[in-house]
Amino acid sequence: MAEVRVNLANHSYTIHIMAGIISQVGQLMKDMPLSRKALIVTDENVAPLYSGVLADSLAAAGFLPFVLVVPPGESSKSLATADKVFTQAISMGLDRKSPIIALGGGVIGDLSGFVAATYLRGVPFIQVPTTLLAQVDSSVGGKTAVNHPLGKNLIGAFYQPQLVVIDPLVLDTLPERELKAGLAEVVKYGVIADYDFFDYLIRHQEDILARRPDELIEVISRCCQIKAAVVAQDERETSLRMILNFGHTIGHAVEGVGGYSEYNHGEAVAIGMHGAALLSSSLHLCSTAASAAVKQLITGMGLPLTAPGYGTDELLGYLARDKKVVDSKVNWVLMQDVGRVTITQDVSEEHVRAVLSQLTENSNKH
Ligand SMILES: NC(=O)c1ccc[n+]([C@@H]2O[C@H](COP(=O)([O-])OP(=O)(O)OC[C@H]3O[C@@H](n4cnc5c(N)ncnc54)[C@H](O)[C@@H]3O)[C@@H](O)[C@H]2O)c1
Ligand SMILES: O=C(O)C(=O)C[C@@H](O)[C@H](O)[C@H](O)COP(=O)(O)O
Ligand SMILES: [Zn+2]
Repeated sequence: MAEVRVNLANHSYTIHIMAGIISQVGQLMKDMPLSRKALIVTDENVAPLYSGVLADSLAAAGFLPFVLVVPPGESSKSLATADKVFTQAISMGLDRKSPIIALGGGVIGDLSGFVAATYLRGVPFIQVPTTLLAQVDSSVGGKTAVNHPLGKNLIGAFYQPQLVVIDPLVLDTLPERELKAGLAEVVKYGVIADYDFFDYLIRHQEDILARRPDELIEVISRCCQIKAAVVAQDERETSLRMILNFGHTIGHAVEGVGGYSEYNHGEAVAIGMHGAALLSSSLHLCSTAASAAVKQLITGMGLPLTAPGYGTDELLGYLARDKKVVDSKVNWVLMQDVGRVTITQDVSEEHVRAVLSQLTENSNKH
């Protein structure tokens, strides 16, 4: 079993990564100071596949699990769905030591983490991620949120899980499009922090897309290590943690303009990373070769580079509401090279518009 520790003083925790480990979640929870009633939150796609094995594992360890199923997709990351989870928690009498367990992708993790952070001012939270994206990114680090019609993740809290359990075998059932979405965040880690990992991704892209177990475990472990190291240094995103947002400034705007349905999060981040790479080279922060390498790996992972037909002004409206905006200035995460990024506000609207025009040209349509 691979283990990655997230070191955060009195709220440190361990990420456990192993094939088949979903049936051991109850055992891993047994020595934690938890009440017996437990709420598993999942979605309609994941429930028939994995809620049985998870609930059985909890029951075998002496817990009393209840499974709450919500509709799949980004629209469940809403205050309305959070309210349904609160109602379930209250009516089943969850107390301050009752765990809420997220079984699903990033939508379920962000939603149930937000509920765990706020129900009774905070109850124990456990992540059992079932998408590649959630296993390499959203289950780690404690960003929880729901969306607002005016922007992505605008209502939320930093709230760390007490345990993360990653079973790569559950990725067997993940649709192809969702696997690729997770690979966008994987590419991000190479760009922001690790040239060697980026190179590994280039060399192993076919094996990864074919879901070869060794490559998947390597990818998941490496991404969790990078994220854990960043979060341990800057849990609340005052500076360094912003690098985890590479590609998200434009990506979140693309998601918003598309009504959170046309492109999924990973696809939007892929488009956003392409935009950030173009912006970086146009500002001479990095070479055109470095920017081109990122573009090539995004394509190699089967991800989109552009959002044809999207309106530049509408995208700019979303950029103005980005969480990294301070005093009306966007903090851009831009490349200096593959494996090295910088944070800067020194980007003119003219440069941003030029890049957005490139990303949204109708001639990009196939
Ligand atoms: N908190 C963070 O740090 C963080 C990081 C990255 C992304 N996010 C958020 O995560 C969300 C995206 O997460 P996602 O890409 O996991 O999407 P998702 O949760 O919508 O899952 C994608 C789809 O896959 C299905 N699914 C999940 N696991 C499956 C499995 N094993 N087999 C078959 N189907 C399965 C789901 O039902 C859903 O239809 C976005 O809202 C994004 O903002 C948060
Ligand atoms: O953990 C982080 O920090 C990230 O930025 C990870 C991102 O992949 C993730 O999409 C996150 O939810 C974006 O956060 P936001 O603060 O820009 O909403
Ligand atoms: Zn993301």
